Amino acid sequence: MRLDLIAVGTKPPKWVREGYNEYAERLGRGWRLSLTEVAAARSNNAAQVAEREADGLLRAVKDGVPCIAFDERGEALSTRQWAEHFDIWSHHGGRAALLIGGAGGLAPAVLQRADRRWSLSPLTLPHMLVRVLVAEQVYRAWTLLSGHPYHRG
Ligand SMILES: C[S@@+](CC[C@H](N)C(=O)[O-])C[C@H]1O[C@@H](n2cnc3c(N)ncnc32)[C@H](O)[C@@H]1O
Repeated sequence: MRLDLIAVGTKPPKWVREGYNEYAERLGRGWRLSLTEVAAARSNNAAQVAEREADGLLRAVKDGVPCIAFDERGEALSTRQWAEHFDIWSHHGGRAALLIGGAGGLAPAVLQRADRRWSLSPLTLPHMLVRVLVAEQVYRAWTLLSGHPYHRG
């Protein structure tokens, strides 16, 4: 299973790089989480920022690949539900894209392209922290599907 994490922001702080790598590198048995960083746009207008970043995000999504947009207003799924989706996609194409916006959020064009919107909580989280949380949940989902003892739920 290949998961393309496509995220706004090209200069993550050290703790984010380390946290992300910690989980991405633990994946095994044919699973890969690969990160594509999209440059953050600058403007005082949040909608304009999101629209400028949309092009870069959408260009990085491969055609025909299931696409999940992370959005605080999205569906709140359990880790087991994440794992069930990954399991289905791993048997149908073996690839999915996971999108994280920047300070201005995700533009309507990105949300329209997305097949699903997933929330991590109703809280607005900093986008760099979301990267680490997504990597941990992908790893947790993998452990669940592989019977690894990391996930005890
Ligand atoms: C600082 S947030 C953007 C907040 C923006 N004002 C909005 O309304 O979406 C940056 C990005 O992190 C992700 N994000 C932040 N909180 C989230 C949450 N609770 N669940 C899922 N994704 C979240 C989203 O991809 C969002 O575009």
